[in-house]
Amino acid sequence: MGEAPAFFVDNLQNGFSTGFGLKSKGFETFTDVGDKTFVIGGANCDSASSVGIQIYDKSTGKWVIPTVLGTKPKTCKGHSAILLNEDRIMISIRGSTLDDCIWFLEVDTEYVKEQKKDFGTEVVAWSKGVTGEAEKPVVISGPSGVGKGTLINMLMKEFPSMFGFSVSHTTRAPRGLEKNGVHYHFTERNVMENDIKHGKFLEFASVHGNLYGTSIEAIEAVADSGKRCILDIDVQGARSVRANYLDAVFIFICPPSMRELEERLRARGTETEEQILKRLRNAEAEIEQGKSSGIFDYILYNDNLEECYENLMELLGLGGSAPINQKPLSKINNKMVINCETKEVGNEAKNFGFMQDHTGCVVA
Ligand SMILES: Nc1nc2c(ncn2[C@@H]2O[C@H](COP(=O)(O)OP(=O)(O)O)[C@@H](O)[C@H]2O)c(=O)[nH]1
Ligand SMILES: Nc1ncnc2c1ncn2[C@@H]1O[C@H](COP(=O)(O)OP(=O)(O)O)[C@@H](O)[C@H]1O
Repeated sequence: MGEAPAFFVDNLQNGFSTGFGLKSKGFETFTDVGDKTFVIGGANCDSASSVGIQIYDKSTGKWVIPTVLGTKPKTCKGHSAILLNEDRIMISIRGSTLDDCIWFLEVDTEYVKEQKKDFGTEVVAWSKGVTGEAEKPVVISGPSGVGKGTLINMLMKEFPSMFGFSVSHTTRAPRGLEKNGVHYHFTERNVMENDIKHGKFLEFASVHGNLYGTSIEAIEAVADSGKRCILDIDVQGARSVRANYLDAVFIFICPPSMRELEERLRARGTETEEQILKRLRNAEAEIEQGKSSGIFDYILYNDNLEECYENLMELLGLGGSAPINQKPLSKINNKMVINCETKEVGNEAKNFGFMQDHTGCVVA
């Protein structure tokens, strides 16, 4: 991996004027990538909300403001920048907390190149340096309707260049807005069975009467893009992955109650009554296995969505509102159990943290 030093901000105390007439405060770094100079910092400093980016194109002599994807670092009281691999810039933010000081700005990665085509503009993408189990793939399981897809979408939206979704194969029919190749590879059962026979799948399982599986190609596609892989698979699939292959972070998402799960499934409106009943029947066994098996490292209760998302980010080393060790959690059967309470619910058990059910697991 090649490295090239960029300017350090403090060398620019007297400031300069950009093509947009923005007066520098000396908080910028300038990093050359090919014909372009990426000026990071400065422009948005007055708003104190995010670090600004401008690009000087030496071939045209023009300044460009790019489309900026991903969540940006908030502070800009000085940083340093180092070009990595000729396609991303590592930013080290001065005066930030340990889990908020390293960021990456993708400027010419495959992801950014694709996005440039879609947007028709210059594009850069932020991602946050992570701590802890940073590179491990993330396996997310939980009963139908618990919010797995919602949480994964939130992650992918906030960290577009960091996570890549492992697109599974399934024999179930597509739902309204689902796209082939994006949400699933929708496939015929005989084709999938044949591919399974030929060793093309890392794992597969029959779930709610349909076949689902993770192809080796799906995992490789994410790995090739240099992103962290997220798998949304059922408990059986998680068990196979744990047993056979991946050193991953295994997270089980639990509903606050069966009644709430049923309400979410019905409100989603994507299943027939018969399918809903089947999913609810299966949910009980899935929850039992999720909580009691040795598969999962973490059980995350998805009661309040925002809190659950914060906790998920925390688990993945992406920050969040408060360190996980300050949250209501307990360790049971070697699993961290994290409760994401609905604030407006005032029942006693919730206010006082946890109750244990007969399996020794936490119930909300
Ligand atoms: N084993 C396995 N399970 C999968 C795979 N893809 C999806 N699933 C699981 O299949 C179940 C049904 O998924 P889906 O039909 O999308 O319904 P939903 O859970 O209600 O959104 C969920 O538990 C998914 O986690 C896969 O590749 N392998
Ligand atoms: N914490 C939550 N509170 C209320 N509704 C939620 C919450 N999390 C998800 N939902 C909703 O529940 C429904 C099912 O979520 P979804 O992500 O499709 O579940 P899954 O992928 O696990 O089947 C969706 O309509 C979603 O908007």
